[in-house]
Amino acid sequence: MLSPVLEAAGLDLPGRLRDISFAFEAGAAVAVVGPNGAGKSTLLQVLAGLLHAKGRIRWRGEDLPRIPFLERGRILTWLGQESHADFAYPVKEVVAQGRFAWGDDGRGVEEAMEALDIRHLATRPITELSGGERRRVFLARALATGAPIQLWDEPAANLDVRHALDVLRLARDLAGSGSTLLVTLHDLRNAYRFDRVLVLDQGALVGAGTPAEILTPDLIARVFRVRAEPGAGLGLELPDA
Ligand SMILES: Nc1ncnc2c1ncn2[C@@H]1O[C@H](COP(=O)(O)OP(=O)(O)OP(=O)(O)O)[C@@H](O)[C@H]1O
Repeated sequence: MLSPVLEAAGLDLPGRLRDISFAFEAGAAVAVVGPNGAGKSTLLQVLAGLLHAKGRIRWRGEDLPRIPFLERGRILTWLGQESHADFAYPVKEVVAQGRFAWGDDGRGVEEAMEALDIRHLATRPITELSGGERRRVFLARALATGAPIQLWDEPAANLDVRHALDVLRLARDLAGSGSTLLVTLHDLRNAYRFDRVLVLDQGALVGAGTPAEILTPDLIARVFRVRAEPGAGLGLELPDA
């Protein structure tokens, strides 16, 4: 078995997370699912070092919170759930902020804008974009970091169906090149595009494994209070998939 690069042990934050442990290897694409208030955003914020919780987080065996700030900025990036922008920076500058931990070297900025289909917006002030366009700018900034741990909180929120599928494919491609991704999702059907799924409920981890193992009708009924009907609904794919 491959050795884990990202390990969490006993993460605990009163009222928000209860004794969460997991370990993922390089190249794992992980969907984090659960009902509203289950703790998904909290978990990503704790991993990103934005919230302090009891327990340990390790990156390649080292205590992640003890790694100096700039070095950590090269290891992980976090995309928050909100896409609000306070300042009217041009889009390209916002994407380039992703290179802060690398001395603002500008590497990968064009490629990230291409991957998120925002090149045509490069000179527009971010405050004058639509919600979905802003989302893609912030995703491009996360991508531009080149960080091997990508923590994305509802990346596809506000995105049209084509751009949402692009983002899910991007997640797969990043995992294919060795990044480890934790991505929160609400549409359980999209969880099947990931290697692994973590199911949170009321702050606790109630399922961890492959989507096929974990997302059983029984678990879905218990956690989400809906009936799962395999094969039902509209299957959407990119045209070349
Ligand atoms: N700033 C905060 N201070 C205290 N408690 C909070 C704060 N933000 C969220 N919570 C609580 O922590 C718990 C987990 O919230 P969290 O935002 O992590 O859930 P989530 O699974 O991401 O939900 P959603 O699907 O609605 O985004 C909830 O009970 C919530 O009320």
